Amino acid sequence: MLTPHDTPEPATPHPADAPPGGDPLARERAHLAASRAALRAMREDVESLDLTDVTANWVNAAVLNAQIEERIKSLADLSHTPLFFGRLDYVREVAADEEGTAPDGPYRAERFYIGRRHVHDPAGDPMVIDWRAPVSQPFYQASRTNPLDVALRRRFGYTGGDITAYEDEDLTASGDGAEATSRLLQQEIERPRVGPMRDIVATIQPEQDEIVRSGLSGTVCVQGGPGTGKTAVGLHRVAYLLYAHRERLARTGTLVIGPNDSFLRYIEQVLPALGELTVHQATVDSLVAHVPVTGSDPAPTAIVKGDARMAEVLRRALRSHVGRPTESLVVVRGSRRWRVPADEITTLIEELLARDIRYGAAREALPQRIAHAVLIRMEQAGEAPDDRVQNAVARDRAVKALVKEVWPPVDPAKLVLRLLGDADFLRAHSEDLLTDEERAALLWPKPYRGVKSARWSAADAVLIDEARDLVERTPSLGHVVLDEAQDLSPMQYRAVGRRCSTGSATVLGDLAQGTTAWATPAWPEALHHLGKPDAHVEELTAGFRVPREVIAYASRLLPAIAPGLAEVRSVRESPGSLRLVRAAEGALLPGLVEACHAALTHEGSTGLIVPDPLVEAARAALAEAGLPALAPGEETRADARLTLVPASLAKGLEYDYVVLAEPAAVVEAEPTRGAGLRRLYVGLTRAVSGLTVVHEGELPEELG
Ligand SMILES: Nc1ncnc2c1ncn2[C@@H]1O[C@H](COP(=O)(O)OP(=O)(O)OP(=O)(O)O)[C@@H](O)[C@H]1O
Repeated sequence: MLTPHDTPEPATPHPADAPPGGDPLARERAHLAASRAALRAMREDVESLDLTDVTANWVNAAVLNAQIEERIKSLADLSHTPLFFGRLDYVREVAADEEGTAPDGPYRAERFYIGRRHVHDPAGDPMVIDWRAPVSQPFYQASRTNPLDVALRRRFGYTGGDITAYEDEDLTASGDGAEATSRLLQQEIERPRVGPMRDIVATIQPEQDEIVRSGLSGTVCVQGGPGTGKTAVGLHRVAYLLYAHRERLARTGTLVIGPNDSFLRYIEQVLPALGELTVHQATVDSLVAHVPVTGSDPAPTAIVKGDARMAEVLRRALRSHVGRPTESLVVVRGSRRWRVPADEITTLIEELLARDIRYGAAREALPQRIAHAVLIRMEQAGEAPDDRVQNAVARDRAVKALVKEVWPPVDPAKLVLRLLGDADFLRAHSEDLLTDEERAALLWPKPYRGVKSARWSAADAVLIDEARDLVERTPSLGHVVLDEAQDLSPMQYRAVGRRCSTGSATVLGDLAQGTTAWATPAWPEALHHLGKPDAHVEELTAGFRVPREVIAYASRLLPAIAPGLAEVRSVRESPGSLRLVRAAEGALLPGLVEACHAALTHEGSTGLIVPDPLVEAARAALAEAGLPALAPGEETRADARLTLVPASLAKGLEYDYVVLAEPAAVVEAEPTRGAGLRRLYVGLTRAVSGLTVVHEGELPEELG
């Protein structure tokens, strides 16, 4: 049973010490004011820390100071982000320690306020509990069928920084079993979008919460249609993991990988708003940027370069550098000469190759193994050499020279340069792996002379990254979130996988939105390349962005682009609007300008999505009409609400109103019809409140 309560006007919060009276809203405001004061006191405590006597060492002092700065920042009270958004009244006292994590902590209460961060009063008792604490979880999961010991769930509505409404759910009330829909939740979902992506911490849904709180040790893969909250869930999961495993992840690090820089700019404020300031963001391209990328590949070439078989080609090519000695090794120590025959050294080399350790690690191990063979001879001759002698022998000039010859250092970029430029070398290491046609696709028309002069493509950089890892292990992070994963090639999955080889990952994607020529056909295959074949695949089906009518229209493409996938179930109540406008011949641009003008009469942001070849013409037309447009990822503001989005950059973004230009041209701008239709599906699913499709030519037949 939901009981909404509103006040017509925001009132001034009660000071913390004022008698709150009998009005529940006033009492909640008093708690908010008191919590704010407590947070201020927590910040002042940290600010007043005097470090002068704590450490004499300036390095330690600098580290401590940086940590304190961080802590002060994380204690900031952002006036527009409510300190708490919910309240739970349990049926009995439950325990929460200071951080709210220990089930049997010292603090016990029946009532908890749930917010973005933990706030305690001067006595150390919690005033607001972090949403990630176990005691907060029922806020997201409790239902009338399974109340989880909760009697009452209260959600707060805010205007600016003030509580202006609340809504109660009595979870003890017996009813018909149907769960009520929260009006505050609906309002939150339907709120117009301006500015960067925001957190959803107050309204995480049960199916999302389960993914957010899944443990650190497992990798989770989330398949979900447009607007089902995949990105939001991934970001909240990092925040949750940082809370639950703070020390471990502080050591090992966390990373969010997105498709391009504008997308990363769009999402970059979510984690700081949740108090997490240390999560890095990257694109796959930036992770593997070992060489400047100035070239590009035709699709057939990029497909072969991105194929997992290339990993084996590289491995073989690298190991082909390992030779066998033809003469015995002679080490001179003082007046004695020690001889190790060539076949014995060959055996040592074979043993190292069989162990399949990194090329560089094996190269470092070989001198020690040779020295060991020399030491055995010394002992047999009655000497008693110790470790120092072994180390000295390992560094002996003759040993070093031999190792350099039989296990030479290899530069990963040069290895790839040779594979792509030397047909014989490529054939020798791919004979049974690739076809002649595939080899022809790989080879540069004209070999480059060196690493610096080569025009490397994005796929080449991934090959170099693989080669680097074969030489020296890539350090692994504790957790990686991979968004828009469906677009990665197998070799790119491997590049991401080695960055979480000893950690875990959250893989987010939608098979229907794959727009690369090598897009993921099925998740198990992708997870195999990532090195996480045991990951759970979860599905999100409720859509929080796209209005029903619009998603139904876009979903007409599904049979053609992803036959197995079901249409997203929109949870938006406002119907939204879908308009199809046929422009007169030659009048596409004026039609777009008019549609943008109309969209801008509404509150919120407008995105004009155009086929890439049309971007400049559209920009000029908008400028001429006095409508300056932002670039994707640039923050929309109240006075700058229109963004011009090339269709190729629309992925992951959203706007209140979308004007989409010439669907057929969006499709045609891609190398294959499948990729083109999926690109169109992405464009058609960016709108929160309304979509206007303006076309001059025929619509693609798949839109029926
Ligand atoms: N539980 C929720 N409460 C309120 N809003 C939500 C919730 N879940 C998602 N949203 C909102 O829905 C919109 C879409 O979310 P998000 O971008 O994470 O979806 P997505 O699945 O990554 O979409 P796409 O596949 O199109 O990139 C965002 O504005 C997000 O804030």
